Amino acid sequence: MSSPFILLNYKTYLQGTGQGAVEIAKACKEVSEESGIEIAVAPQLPDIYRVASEVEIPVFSQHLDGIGAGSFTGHVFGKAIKEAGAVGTLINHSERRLTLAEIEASLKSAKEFGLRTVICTNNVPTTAAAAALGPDYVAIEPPELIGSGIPVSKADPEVVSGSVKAVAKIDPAVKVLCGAGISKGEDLRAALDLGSQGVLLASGIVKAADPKAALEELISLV
Ligand SMILES: O=C[C@H](O)COP(=O)(O)O
Repeated sequence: MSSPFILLNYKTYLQGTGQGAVEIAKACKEVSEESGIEIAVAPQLPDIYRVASEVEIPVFSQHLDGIGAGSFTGHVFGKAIKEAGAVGTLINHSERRLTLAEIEASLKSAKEFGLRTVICTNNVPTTAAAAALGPDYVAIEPPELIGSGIPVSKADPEVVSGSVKAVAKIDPAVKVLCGAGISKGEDLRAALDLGSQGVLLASGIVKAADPKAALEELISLV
């Protein structure tokens, strides 16, 4: 099995805001170098440039709008994200839901600017629909488990394995991540054993007293 992909979403946690965003990225980079596992970070939009400038690590946006250059006040433009240093973006996170048409437009914009794409979903049917759009990754996250500390890979293994199966039928090139409540080595191990190719996680690392130690524990059973 190939090495997993770990994507750490900072959300708007205080610990991951401003200079904190850089410090957590440095911890991720160290653990990534020590382990050979790809770890990427998704700081808040205003922190993308600072993180990408100060730390050599893949940086993702937490959101992207499917708009072009022009009259779109308050929107997130793919070219701006790219030029800020992002290499990818989350699309349709549970805390930043989009309509199907908006997901498609956001994906198109991300592809236009060469950004890696992760479409977030909440169950097997939406995962199948997202896979049909052809992103690089889908990330299945049951909303009720997000931030709960209860890992999806243990509380709802069927939604992970069901997503893996559904995606394989639709487009085997699309990789599957899972997320919600993942924080321990055993949670990541269970996620990989269910067929996912990595995890999307947040609170267990960003809010940890020692994010580097938390990351080292997370990957301890890979
Ligand atoms: O983007 C990350 C997910 O919403 C998971 O969040 P969590 O690890 O805090 O449960």
